[in-house]
Amino acid sequence: MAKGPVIVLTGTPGTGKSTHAELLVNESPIPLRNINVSEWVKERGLYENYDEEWQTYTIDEDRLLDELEPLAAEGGLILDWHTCEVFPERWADLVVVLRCDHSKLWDRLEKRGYSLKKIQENNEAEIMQVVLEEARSSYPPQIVIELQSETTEDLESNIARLVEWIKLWLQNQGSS
Ligand SMILES: Nc1ncnc2c1ncn2[C@@H]1O[C@H](COP(=O)(O)OP(=O)(O)O)[C@@H](O)[C@H]1O
Repeated sequence: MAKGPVIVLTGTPGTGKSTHAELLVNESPIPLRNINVSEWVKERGLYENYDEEWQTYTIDEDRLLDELEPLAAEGGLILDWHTCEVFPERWADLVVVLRCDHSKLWDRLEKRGYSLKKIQENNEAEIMQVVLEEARSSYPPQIVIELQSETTEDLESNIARLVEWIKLWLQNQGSS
């Protein structure tokens, strides 16, 4: 039996995935392993090349999935990434899509030192809800939830909801 659920935590860069993941790890009733997939890809060299113009890596998806597969099977995992369609549907117990007002997002990405081009690209993606659509077309609707991540209050209530969801997941595992 899986040690815990697999939570795919996604959203446009800057919406608050890392912030949520860190807090959720601290507050979860069971140990969760948090994988920041972008960092994981860099550390393990799971990319084919680096695109200077867009300042992004072209991911070697086959190798990435091979490396993550045993961890997903084990469970108790948060997968933090700005895209989610790559992961097999069977891995995910919950897909959380974080959302943020685009002008707020712009400020966050500017502070992060992103190029104007990258800020514009991400800002537009957030307005067009690209990640949400991707999640909805890749996973069953009942496991996809959209959460606002604009304020500290949002953050706190999101974490409280996720902690409750994990407790329920554990209860359901025990009774099945
Ligand atoms: N709900 C929130 N309320 C206030 N600030 C937030 C919230 N979520 C994220 N932030 C801030 O926005 C910035 C980007 O958050 P981060 O977690 O790094 O995003 P991501 O991992 O999605 O790229 C950080 O400075 C973080 O403190």
